Amino acid sequence: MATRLRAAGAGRSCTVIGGSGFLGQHMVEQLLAKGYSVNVFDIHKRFESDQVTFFLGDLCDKEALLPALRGVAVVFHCASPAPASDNRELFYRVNFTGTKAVIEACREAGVQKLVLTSSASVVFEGTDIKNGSEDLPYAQKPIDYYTETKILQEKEVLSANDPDNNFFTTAIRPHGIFGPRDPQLVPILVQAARSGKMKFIIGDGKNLVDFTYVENVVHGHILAAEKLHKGSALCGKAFHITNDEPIPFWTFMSRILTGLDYDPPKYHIPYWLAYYLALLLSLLLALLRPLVTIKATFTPMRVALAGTFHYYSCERAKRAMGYSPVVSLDEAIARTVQSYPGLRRARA
Ligand SMILES: NC(=O)c1ccc[n+]([C@@H]2O[C@H](COP(=O)([O-])OP(=O)(O)OC[C@H]3O[C@@H](n4cnc5c(N)ncnc54)[C@H](O)[C@@H]3O)[C@@H](O)[C@H]2O)c1
Ligand SMILES: CC(C)=CCC[C@@H](C)[C@H]1CC[C@H]2C3=C(CC[C@]12C)[C@@]1(C)CC[C@H](O)[C@@](C)(C(=O)O)[C@@H]1CC3
Repeated sequence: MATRLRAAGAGRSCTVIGGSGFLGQHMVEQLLAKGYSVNVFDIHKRFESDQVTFFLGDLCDKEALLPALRGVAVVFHCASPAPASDNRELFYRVNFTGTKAVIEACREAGVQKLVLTSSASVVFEGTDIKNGSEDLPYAQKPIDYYTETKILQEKEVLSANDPDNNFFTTAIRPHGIFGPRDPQLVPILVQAARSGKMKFIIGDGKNLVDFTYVENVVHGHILAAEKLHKGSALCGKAFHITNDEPIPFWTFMSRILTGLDYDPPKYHIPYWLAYYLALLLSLLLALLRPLVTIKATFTPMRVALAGTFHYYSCERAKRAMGYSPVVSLDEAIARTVQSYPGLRRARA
C-alpha cells in the first residue's frame, strides 16, 4: 500500500469510510479516475478492485480504523446506517459515537483533511424550506432519529476543525441523492408502484425539492477536499451540494416511474390527511413491534418530504469551491432510468 500512496503523491492519497455504499462506490470510482490512491474502510465489502486496498471493520472501533488511515492525506466519511433501518441505538452508535472515533483516529494517524457527508435535512423540521442557506439553524425537532444523529455528527466534525494542528474539517450537505446503484430511492419507489401504492400525489404537487445526481455529489466532495486547507473558507463549515435545479417532488417521481414504464400518480390526497394517516400508522406499527415488524412505505418523514418544499441554495459552495453540477437533472434522470433494466415494468 505504501508504494501506491507514494505513487499517487502524498496529497492525493485518501480513505473512503463507507466506500462500499452507494455514494461511496461512486466516490471511489471518481477518485481513482482522478489519480488518487484509494483505501476503503467499510463494515461490508461489496465490490472487488485491485486498485483499492480494502480494510474491513466497524468505524466505531478506532484501532480497526488506524491501519486504513495511516499515510493518507484525506478521509471522506460517508458511512451511515441506512435511514430506513430506523434503529435509534445503531444511528447513535455509528453516526455519533462512531464519528468521534473517526475524528480521534484521523488525529492519531496524522490525517490532515476530513470531509464528512452530512445531509441537507439537518435543518429540516417537516415544514417548507425554499432556497435555504447553510445559515439556517439545526432542526430543533428533527423529523427522525437518523436526522437527529446527522446533526450530532456534523457538529462533532465541524467543531473538530483545528488549523493550528493542521487538521481541517468540512461537511458536505447533499439532498436526495439518486443515480445508478442507489438502494433507497428508485428501488423503493418502484416497489411502491408495483404494490399499487403510487396512485396518489400527496398535496397539490407543486412543492419544489432538490434531487442531486450522485456524480455531482462526488464532484462536490472532491472539490471540497482539494480546496480545504489552512485559512480556506471551507474550514469548519458546511456546504449544500445539489443539482441546483429544484423540481416538483411528484414531477421527479413521475419521470422516474414513466421512464421505467409505470403509470405516474394522478389523484391528489390532501397533505394533512396523508401526514396524519402516516403518523397513525407509525404509532400502530410501534405498538405491534414486539409482536411483528412491518415496514411502512409512507412514514411521516417520507410524507413530509413528499408534501413540502425543501430545496437549498448552493451559492456558498459556488463561491468557496467553484462548485457547479457536472450532470444536468435531465441527463441524470435519463442515466438513472437507463441503469435499472431489472426494475422496468414487465410488459404483458
Ligand atoms: N442517499 C441519500 O439520499 C443521502 C442524502 C444525503 C446524505 N446522505 C449521506 O450520504 C452517506 C452515504 O449514503 P448512501 O446512500 O451511500 O448509504 P449506503 O447505505 O449505500 O452506504 C453507507 C455505507 O456505510 C457503511 N457502514 C455503515 N455502518 C458502518 C460501520 N459501523 N462501520 C463501517 N462502515 C459502515 C455501509 O456498509 C455502507 O457501505 C451517508 O452518510 C448518508 O447519511 C445520503
Ligand atoms: C413517498 C414515497 C414512498 C416515495 C418513494 C421515494 C422515497 C423512498 C424517497 C423520496 C425522497 C427520498 C429521500 C431520502 C430517502 C428516500 C426518499 C424518502 C432521504 C431520507 C435519505 C437520507 C438523506 O439524508 C435525506 C434525508 C436527504 O437527502 O436529506 C433524504 C431525503 C430524500
